[in-house]
Amino acid sequence: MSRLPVMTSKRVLTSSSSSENSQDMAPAQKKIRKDPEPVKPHAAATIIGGKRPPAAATRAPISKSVRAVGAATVAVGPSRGVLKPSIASAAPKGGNMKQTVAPTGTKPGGGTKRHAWDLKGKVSDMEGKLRNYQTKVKSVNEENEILKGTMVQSKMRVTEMEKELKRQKSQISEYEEELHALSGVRDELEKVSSDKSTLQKELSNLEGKYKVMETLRDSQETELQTLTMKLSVLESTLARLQGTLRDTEDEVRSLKETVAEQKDELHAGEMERRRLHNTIQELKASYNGNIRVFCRVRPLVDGGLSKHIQLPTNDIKTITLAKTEESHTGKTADTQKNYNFSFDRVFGPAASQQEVFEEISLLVQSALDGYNVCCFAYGQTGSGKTYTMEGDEFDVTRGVIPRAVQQIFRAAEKLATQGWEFTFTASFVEIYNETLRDLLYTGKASKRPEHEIRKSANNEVTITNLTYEKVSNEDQVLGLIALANQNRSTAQTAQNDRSSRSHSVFQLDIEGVNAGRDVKCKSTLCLVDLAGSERMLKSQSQGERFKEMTAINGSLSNLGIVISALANKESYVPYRNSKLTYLLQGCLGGNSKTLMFVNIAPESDSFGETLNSLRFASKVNDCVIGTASANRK
Ligand SMILES: Nc1ncnc2c1ncn2[C@@H]1O[C@H](COP(=O)(O)OP(=O)(O)OP(=O)(O)O)[C@@H](O)[C@H]1O
Repeated sequence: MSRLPVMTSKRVLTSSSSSENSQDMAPAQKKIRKDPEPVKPHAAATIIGGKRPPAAATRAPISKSVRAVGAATVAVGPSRGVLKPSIASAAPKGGNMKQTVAPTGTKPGGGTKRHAWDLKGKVSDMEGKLRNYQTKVKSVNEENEILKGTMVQSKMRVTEMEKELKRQKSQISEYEEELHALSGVRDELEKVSSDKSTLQKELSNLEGKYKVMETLRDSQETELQTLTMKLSVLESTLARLQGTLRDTEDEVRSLKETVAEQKDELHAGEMERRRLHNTIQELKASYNGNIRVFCRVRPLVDGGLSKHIQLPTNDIKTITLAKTEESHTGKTADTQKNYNFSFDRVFGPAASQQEVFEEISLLVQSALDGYNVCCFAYGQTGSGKTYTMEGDEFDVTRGVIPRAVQQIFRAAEKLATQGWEFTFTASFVEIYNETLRDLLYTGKASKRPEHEIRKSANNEVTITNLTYEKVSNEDQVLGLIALANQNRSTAQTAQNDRSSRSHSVFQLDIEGVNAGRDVKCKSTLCLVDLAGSERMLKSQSQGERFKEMTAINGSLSNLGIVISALANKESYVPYRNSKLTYLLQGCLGGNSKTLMFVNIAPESDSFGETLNSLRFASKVNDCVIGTASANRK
């Protein structure tokens, strides 16, 4: 028996409908005989035999005998409408729907081959087949109905499943939201757990610190107890000290009163000292009025003393110039002529700068006490005027000016403790050929101003355009002296030893105030290095040199005239005859203390000049100008 191929329900329906056309049946039958192999499930939709039968074959008429031939069994599968082939004799399986078509007449199919002439048999076979197919169609239709029902059910189920899916989707989205929220919560929790571990660490740290603090607190409590004890001890000490302080305050009060009294006494003592100091000055100059004259002899270059100068060892105030005059006839012995001079003090060549200054330091002190003080050096060129007034850079050989400045500032410092406050103004001027030149000028040489001497209503002498420098210590003044020397050397040339031919005048204006005592004082310390006093024969002087000498001699002789006029108390004193006397007017008048150095060169060839200098100094020494009074208010 040949097996029937499996067909899909659709294909079965098509076959069924086409089975109405008997032409289709023959080829199908042929095919079944040729290829009895079963069709695999995946090929269910294909036509049995794989190929469509030719049109001619399908148009063959269907006889009754065909209908009766070949009963076939068709088993219809329950799932997804696929029909499964089965053998009629096979036992039914599971819930599968099964229908068996029994053969009619002869043996159906390829089992018995009919003779060509057996058309009836063949028709009978075909009819059998047809019946078979009709049954099959019926069962397929039934199955189709079942499948339709199944499909409706399936559709409903799909709809339900879609609904379910939708519901589940929404649930999923809810879950997702919930999950998202939960992941946020998880993050929070993770954070909290990490924070927690940090907090725990911190907590353990704090616990450690707390323990340390506890220990510290304990030790501080102990310390506090100790301090409290100490405090109570200190309080009792304080109470005792307060008592002592009260006693000390009383003592201080009484000491202050004593100090005030002593200050008064000191001030009175200072005033008395000034008075006595002045009295001593006047007594020292009692023979000669206020102008004191010191003579100083410069040493010879080799350090010895020339024979024509005699300085008695037992008298520090006299000097003798001895001149041996040879006999013109030769019959008489040589005669020696002595010229004796006496001054306030004569310093020999061995006298040190310090020794010289000690003699004038009292005079310098007077400047701080409110007296005008003038000190000038007179003498021929090279006799030691500059050495005496300025000295040189070494401490021991410093001259009058730096030593006076030092004394003034030191004394001012001491007086400051008694309430005195001083201001100092320095100026340095040169008089050359009757022309004034500012030695503290620092501007351009081309712009150097001209100067004039002016006298104010209260008889104060000032110089126009001059540098008046406020100074407050010794170093500042020394700086100004250095500047002045620089200015002088700039003006000097090889042919013109200008410093020898000019007067240089250093002035320190001093103003003192004792506010507590309502006392003021004002004075000027004037230190002058005069030009060389040597006289030259008119015939030997020419040109510029003659002009210089005329100017120098004019001003020096005028200095003598002024001093003489002051000594003679003449109504008219010709101060204005020279720039020098006009400038020194305040220091030469009655209200000043004046000291003149007459410097002597010891060389024998300077005898004439020395004699002239000593004569001039002697004239000055003879002047009694009057008693100076302090400029105090
Ligand atoms: N007492 C002294 N002891 C040692 N050396 C002195 C003394 N006096 C002056 N001299 C020296 O003699 C020289 C001339 O002195 P100084 O320049 O002071 O004379 P001067 O009179 O000022 O001269 P000029 O009028 O030319 O300025 C200098 O070298 C100086 O150092």
